[in-house]
Amino acid sequence: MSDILNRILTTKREEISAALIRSSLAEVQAAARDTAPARDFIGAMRGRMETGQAAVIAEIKKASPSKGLLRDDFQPAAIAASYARHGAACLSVLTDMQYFQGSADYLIEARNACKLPVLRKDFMIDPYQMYEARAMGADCILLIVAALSLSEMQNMEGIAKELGMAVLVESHNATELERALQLATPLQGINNRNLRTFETSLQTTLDLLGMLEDQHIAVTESGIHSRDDVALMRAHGVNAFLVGEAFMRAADPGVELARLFGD
Ligand SMILES: O=P(O)(O)OC[C@@H](O)[C@@H](O)c1c[nH]c2ccccc12
Repeated sequence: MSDILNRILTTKREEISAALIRSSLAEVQAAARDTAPARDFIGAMRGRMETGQAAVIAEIKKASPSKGLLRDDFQPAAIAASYARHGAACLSVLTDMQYFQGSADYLIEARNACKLPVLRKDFMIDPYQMYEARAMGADCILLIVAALSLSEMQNMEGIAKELGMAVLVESHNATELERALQLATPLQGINNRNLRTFETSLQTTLDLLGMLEDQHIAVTESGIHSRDDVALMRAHGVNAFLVGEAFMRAADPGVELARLFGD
């Protein structure tokens, strides 16, 4: 496991211990069950792809450990509305504070500003965070294979299902993807970013694609910056994308989405 991922996971364990003092598991569970039902994340993705369009999960991310601050003028509600207007299928909102300058409030603001289903983008290591995610309105959660055992992932997938949330599982290599494929979720993310070097290579997606089957949705994640990148992926039958930095650095993130993915 990479050093950065290890550091992040250590911080997460501390954050969860602190959160448990503020609100007990029973309280967070009750809050999750009191929340309005989740929006259909997988349905929104399939809806785009069925009409021949790309299904874009458009990310709201202020900063990252590898790139630092990505955007000064950071207004999650305005960004979400722009993404929705310009054809995003779903949103992804970073809620990790320490490393990505994210926040639960950003997810709430973004989700309230549109009708799109929203992924809580964070490092999930404990069922507590699943209830927390649903209580803040999340419609989908991320499971990072490099951070979890198979039984932990299966447990969290079960909780997500109970709460009506979709699961995006994320792999970086063939060994991880083999584990990811043991889950029931069709949403198979392939992260093109090498967690040790932070470099991205779209070849990662191309190398792993053959392991997926018809029922899966391959979601290529990270390092999509140009229309050529999009064309390369689509030429190989990859029609679902998770894009952050390229949109965040643009004056209007939604306009950049339309430029990269429009006809
Ligand atoms: O900004 P990019 O290169 O377009 O990448 C987006 C997304 O894939 C990236 O933010 C990401 C993928 N997996 C993660 C896990 C945690 C935090 C962030 C991520």
